[in-house]
Amino acid sequence: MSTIETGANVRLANHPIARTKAVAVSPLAQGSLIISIDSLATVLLPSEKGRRCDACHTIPTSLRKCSGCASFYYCDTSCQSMHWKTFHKRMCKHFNRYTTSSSFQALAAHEKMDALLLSHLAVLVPSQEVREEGSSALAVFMSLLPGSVEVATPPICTNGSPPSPETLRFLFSRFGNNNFAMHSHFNTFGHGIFPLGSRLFNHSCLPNAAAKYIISPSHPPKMHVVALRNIDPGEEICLTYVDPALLQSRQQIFELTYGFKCRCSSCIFVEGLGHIPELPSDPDGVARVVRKLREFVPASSHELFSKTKKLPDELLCIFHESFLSRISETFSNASHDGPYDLALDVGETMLQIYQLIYPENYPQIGLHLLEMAKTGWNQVVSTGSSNVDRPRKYVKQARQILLIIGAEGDDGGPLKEIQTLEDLLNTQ
Ligand SMILES: C[S@@+](CC[C@H](N)C(=O)[O-])C[C@H]1O[C@@H](n2cnc3c(N)ncnc32)[C@H](O)[C@@H]1O
Repeated sequence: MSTIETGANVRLANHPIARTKAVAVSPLAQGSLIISIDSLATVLLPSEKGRRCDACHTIPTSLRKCSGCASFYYCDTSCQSMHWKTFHKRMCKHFNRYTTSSSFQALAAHEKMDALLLSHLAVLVPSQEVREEGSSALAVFMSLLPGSVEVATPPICTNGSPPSPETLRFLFSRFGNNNFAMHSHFNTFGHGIFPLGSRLFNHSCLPNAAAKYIISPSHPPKMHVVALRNIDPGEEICLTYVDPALLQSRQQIFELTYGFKCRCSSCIFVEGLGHIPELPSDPDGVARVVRKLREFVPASSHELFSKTKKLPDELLCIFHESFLSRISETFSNASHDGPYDLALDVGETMLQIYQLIYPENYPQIGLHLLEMAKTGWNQVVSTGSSNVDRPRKYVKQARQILLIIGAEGDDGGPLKEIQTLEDLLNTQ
């Protein structure tokens, strides 16, 4: 544990169940960068191949194709040579035979991603031995906890001298509960191994930090972990491993994939609710629930889970996962094609639920506020109204929240959209 370099803001402390936890060394201000973490290996989703550089993952105006395999693309010679030296020279000649092999083709889409990532990791392993000491990214990866269930090791792309089957099994057993989906503007574009991120951060459904991905030409991607709120010295810093909105299914995911039972205040609260009914099917019943929810404001996840505010029985159904998916669908359809009144009404209900289930400043709340602002603007345009108070209110709140996590991935994105919308609103 002492050999792991954790940076200036974080130290590792013992955890009774999770082995260790990351704790803040000094006060960390909301929006501050807690730690910047190098990737060990990353691969693009098939849909992003040929669009992004396979080394740095930026989207350049043109890409150069590897003349050997014609399956890898780079923004320039510096990315190509960086990727060649680290990974590709040991894979290039065999890559097409590997991806067209029946054993690779038989894999499901997510298994193919794992197999490609494992192939990249395997070329980094220097010998048949498994080394767990030292502070290199590979040594940190070797020191990770294994997942709770053993999954058959997928075939890898090999140059003829692969690590032993035991070493491959050892590496692969750390995949399911440790690797990350990399995103740009909150949309996944690839999968990556960021060993220090895995070694440091435990899960909470009410995280005080979030990971974002930094991509820049000629550099391997990095993970930045940012404080979502002020964090006190000694406080554990957590990320969320799954969307906290998966209120019923998340506990099963933790147990099956990660091998733990989440005991955060949100999970204890949901467990204490007992049987959660579905939303009434009749429109009057739905209207009653929505009215009751409106009266429940202002309540936050913090007030609810710390039991400062009691949930009325009529609102139990809002903690049924199906409620949020039902109203999200209505919102998404109506916010694009109208009726905008309906979209804004349903969107308010969604916002309230987000505030009850997500922690303060969670990016999903900011993204939803931006969608509400755009819907409000569509309504102004479609009715010819000159009153822009509503979209102005939402866009301001969206900016406040999304500025905390800041820009991630490609240029543009939600912060740019906010600026464009604010410019439009200022012309009114
Ligand atoms: C990415 S690692 C987190 C770092 C880990 N604590 C370590 O010492 O390497 C994920 C593993 O940590 C443990 N873990 C993470 N969050 C937990 C939590 N909230 N409660 C219990 N165990 C947790 C589980 O074993 C999980 O598979």
